[in-house]
Amino acid sequence: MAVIKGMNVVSMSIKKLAFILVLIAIFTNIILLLFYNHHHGDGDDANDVISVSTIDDGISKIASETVITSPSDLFRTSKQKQHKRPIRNHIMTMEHQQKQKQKQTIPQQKQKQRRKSTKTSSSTTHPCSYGSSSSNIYSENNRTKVTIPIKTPTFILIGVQKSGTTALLTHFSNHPQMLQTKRKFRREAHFFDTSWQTKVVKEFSKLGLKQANDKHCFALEQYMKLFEIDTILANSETLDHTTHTTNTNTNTNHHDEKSPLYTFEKTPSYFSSNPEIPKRIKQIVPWSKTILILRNPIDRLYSQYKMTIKDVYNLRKYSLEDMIYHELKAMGTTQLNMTSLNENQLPIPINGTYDSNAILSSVGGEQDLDAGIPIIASDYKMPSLLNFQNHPIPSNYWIPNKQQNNAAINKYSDKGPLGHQILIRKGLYSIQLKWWLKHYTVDDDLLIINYDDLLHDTYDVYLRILDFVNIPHPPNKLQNSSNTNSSNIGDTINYDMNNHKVREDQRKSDRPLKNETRRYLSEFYKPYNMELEKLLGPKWSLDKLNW
Ligand SMILES: Nc1ncnc2c1ncn2[C@@H]1O[C@H](COP(=O)(O)OS(=O)(=O)O)[C@@H](OP(=O)(O)O)[C@H]1O
Repeated sequence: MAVIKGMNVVSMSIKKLAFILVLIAIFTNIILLLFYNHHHGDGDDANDVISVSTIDDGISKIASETVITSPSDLFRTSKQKQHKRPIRNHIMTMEHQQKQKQKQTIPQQKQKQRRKSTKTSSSTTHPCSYGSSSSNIYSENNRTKVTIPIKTPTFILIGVQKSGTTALLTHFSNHPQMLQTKRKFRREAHFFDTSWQTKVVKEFSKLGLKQANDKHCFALEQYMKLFEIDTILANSETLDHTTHTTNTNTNTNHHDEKSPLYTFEKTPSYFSSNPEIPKRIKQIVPWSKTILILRNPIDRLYSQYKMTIKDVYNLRKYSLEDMIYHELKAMGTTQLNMTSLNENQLPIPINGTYDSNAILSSVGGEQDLDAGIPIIASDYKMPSLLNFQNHPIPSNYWIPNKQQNNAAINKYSDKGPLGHQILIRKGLYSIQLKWWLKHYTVDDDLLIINYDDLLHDTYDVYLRILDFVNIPHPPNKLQNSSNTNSSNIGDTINYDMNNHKVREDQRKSDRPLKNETRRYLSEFYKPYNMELEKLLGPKWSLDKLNW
């Protein structure tokens, strides 16, 4: 009996011990879990989990399984992540180092402001899945797979037209780490304006793409065709981000296999041609930074006028005043047809509709029979804007809403009534800048440069842009190279690479800008220029700009 009793006591003790051990195990697990969460859940902003759209369930799966550290991670399924890990790790390390560096230099106040920003900045989620081969597949289940090197293009020069962008292109093209893209696109891609309207949208309907995300992925795939993706990807295997090794060969374009490649495109019309463009660019390539150069709108307009009459022989018969007059008048009549505005609401006299006889009787001149457009008298003086009640033109004059007359929009939004590109409306910077500021933040993903700085020291501005987009400086100040000849860059370069100066002789014109016209334009642009200061701060006040 005593033996049995003894055995019972031992078995009870073993049970108690086992119970205590289980309790200890559970407790230890809880402690470990808490410790893990503390270290992995409360990282800096870069490590916060990004919420992801549920439309692409593949992507959602990644989001639910993975802590996403950058938008580019969204391009990769877990399987592909394994496959590409070495490159990604490398790039991630660089991004992390850059972020750390930035954090040390950006004042805390600014960092806080950035965190608060609700804009679609570099933390934008991207709907496309990341493919593992360089052949892009448009899959039947409506999901695009694209292989893109992260941050292609590195930056986009968005405008303004006639602000020295070609001179800058010359510098960038000669940077030893800038990928030399195909000639057809080297100068201006026009992907987000012309190609979008004429090709990409048509493809959407041909392929039956209805979901916004499917359209974005398809557009990304098309856009990437403009860049030499294979070369960039191949290069990214060996890239050395940490040391920024650069080629010491100043003869340029003999790219050192070991240094990273960067890409860019310049399309100066992006800034002004359509309010949808900033949104498109942000959605398709959220990692790309944008560069804008602002030039006195009067000089910009005059420069464009000179280019227009040089490029289009038929337009030589029109004076600058003709072009301004007809552009404003066409806008007015278009708007008059659509709304019940009266003539005093536009800064040009309007006699009802666009009637060329009425124009001739009010401003003098002759009828151009070819085009059916009157040429105004050479001594015609632009009126004083003080006679007009509602200057400036309201911002919704740019593109009327979709229910209204589309034919008129097409005719007058992108093109002027004489068949050339619009001139005067391209200088309404404050209206256009507001479109961009909805999606971009100045000094974060949008750098704005004053044209006068570029004119004063082009090379210095070039280096500022390189810093902004995190591209290392070239080893030596570049000299005239074989790359600056017209077959490579195009024939409109007015830039002397040796002296880093605009060639004055090429800037002369047989059609000087009349003082009265400059006065009219100065009055015309004043309210918009004043708006700029409100948007960009005192650095851009009219006193300082001297516009
Ligand atoms: N380095 C430098 N700095 C400042 N400005 C320069 C420079 N090089 C050229 N230019 C002048 O820029 C005008 C042409 O601008 P873009 O090249 O942007 O024209 S375009 O939009 O690509 O057609 C054109 O202006 P205008 O001479 O007033 O017509 C060029 O002379």
